[in-house]
Amino acid sequence: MTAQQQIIPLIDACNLHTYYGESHVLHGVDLTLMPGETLSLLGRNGMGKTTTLRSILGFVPPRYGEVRIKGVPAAKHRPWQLIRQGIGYVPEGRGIFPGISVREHLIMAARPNDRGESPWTLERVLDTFPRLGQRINHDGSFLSGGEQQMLSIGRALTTNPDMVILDEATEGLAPLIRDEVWKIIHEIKASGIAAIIVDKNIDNLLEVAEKHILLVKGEVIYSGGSKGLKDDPAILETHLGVA
Ligand SMILES: Nc1ncnc2c1ncn2[C@@H]1O[C@H](COP(=O)(O)OP(=O)(O)OP(=O)(O)O)[C@@H](O)[C@H]1O
Repeated sequence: MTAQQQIIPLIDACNLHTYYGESHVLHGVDLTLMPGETLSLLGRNGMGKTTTLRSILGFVPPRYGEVRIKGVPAAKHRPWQLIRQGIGYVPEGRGIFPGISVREHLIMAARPNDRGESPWTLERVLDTFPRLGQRINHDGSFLSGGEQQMLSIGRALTTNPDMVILDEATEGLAPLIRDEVWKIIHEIKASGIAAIIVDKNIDNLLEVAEKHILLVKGEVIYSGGSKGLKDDPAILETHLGVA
């Protein structure tokens, strides 16, 4: 492969050490996301998953280590430029604003990708999430948790991202709504968008993601494919309590 053909990772995070004040939370985390790839970030509560995402996105910059987004050092970007970098972020808590309708949420961030294409039009998002179409003029804060999560994912898609980052993708949702969100995650994957997903449902993550990073106390103790985890159930049992 020539240098010109070399594929640049969408995200290349190397040796991240992140602190909250004096509290050292990430201890040398490495994470690479290639175009079109789906990656799961695993670990029990408090192990550093959200902090890893927030370090990559620049909300809690690492004290040591480096993050490159599409080959460019993230220090050159600011968190509010995420959309321009092709990142659709679906945060824990969903980030839906009161006083703003579903339609306004879906049009306020909409933009073409950096190739000038807009495969995710408002119409396509509404086709994908018919519930949002039924609630189009409702205030975002009056939606159910599941509808808010769909709105948060739909809003990320209207930015025509190269990658989406879903923190606690189905947390707190009713089983039927969870199934709907997993279906959408499969659709996102099929459309070629890369993803980093944090969720508690390991079976679904093993099915949809080809790469997994398992964090224990801010350190990566597994980084690899689904087969490695399936072949060594003790890893999941010890570190995630999955029997
Ligand atoms: N704003 C903060 N200030 C201080 N410590 C924090 C802050 N946010 C997280 N922490 C601590 O950092 C560690 C990692 O938390 P983090 O939220 O990244 O874990 P997580 O794996 O995402 O867990 P969860 O699923 O509970 O969100 C925990 O010990 C947590 O208490």
